[in-house]
Amino acid sequence: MHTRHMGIIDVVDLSRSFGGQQAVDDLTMSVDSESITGMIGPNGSGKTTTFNLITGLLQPDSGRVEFRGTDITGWKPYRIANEGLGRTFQQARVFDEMTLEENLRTVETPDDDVDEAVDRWLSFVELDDHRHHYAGNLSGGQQVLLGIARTLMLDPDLILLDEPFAGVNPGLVDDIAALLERLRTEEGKTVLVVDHEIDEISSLCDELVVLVDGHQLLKDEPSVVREDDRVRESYLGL
Ligand SMILES: Nc1ncnc2c1ncn2[C@@H]1O[C@H](COP(=O)(O)OP(=O)(O)OP(=O)(O)O)[C@@H](O)[C@H]1O
Repeated sequence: MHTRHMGIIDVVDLSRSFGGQQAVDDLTMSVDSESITGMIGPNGSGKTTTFNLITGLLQPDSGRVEFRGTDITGWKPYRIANEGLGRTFQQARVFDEMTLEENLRTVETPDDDVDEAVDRWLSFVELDDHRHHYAGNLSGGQQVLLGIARTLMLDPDLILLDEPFAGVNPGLVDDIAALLERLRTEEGKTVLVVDHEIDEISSLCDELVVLVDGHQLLKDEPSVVREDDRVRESYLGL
């Protein structure tokens, strides 16, 4: 029996070190279904390692990850993806020499109708005008959108985004933020987004998880997090 709060994802007592470096340190955190949750923290606080542990790219030294109550610790990445947990990477993983449409077709969608899935997600990210263009010719921000569309081809219930706003011009930052909001409201998806700029994601997120030294310092609404003394001192340098 679970007595604690159960989210769509529950990370419990998770740890992982690299040599002597404790990258994730007894981390317990959860993400509510159909929320947009931000994960912030200074460089090296364990954000990417946490994503890699959740998505099966890395194995933990101890602890577990539950997705909708199912223990997925130790599962292969493809099996976790098929279960409904998708992610993007810090560097958008797109094939420069392929058109946008071809990029989407490389993803094995669970959708019976591949053409329909391609149309649906290309138009969802508003890149249908570029369907036959090479991905290598897109701007950095458009490549982020294409990376999100590729992840959406898997029709995940939870999507993890690793710094989608990094290096993106300000106009597209707003477009990407609006897209994430639509993923929640129109598609009922849950979003967990990493950023190291608290300002960039405060207005977008319902809650922020603050990671410091591989563990959760606090999790609360952005307005509360911004006023927290520990965050102001240790992270914002205020
Ligand atoms: N493959 C690895 N080998 C050795 N050390 C690693 C490896 N991956 C991460 N680390 C170390 O673990 C710690 C956490 O790194 P991680 O990339 O998870 O942090 P982060 O919060 O995502 O940082 P950033 O904001 O810079 O992306 C860092 O000290 C990092 O050097």
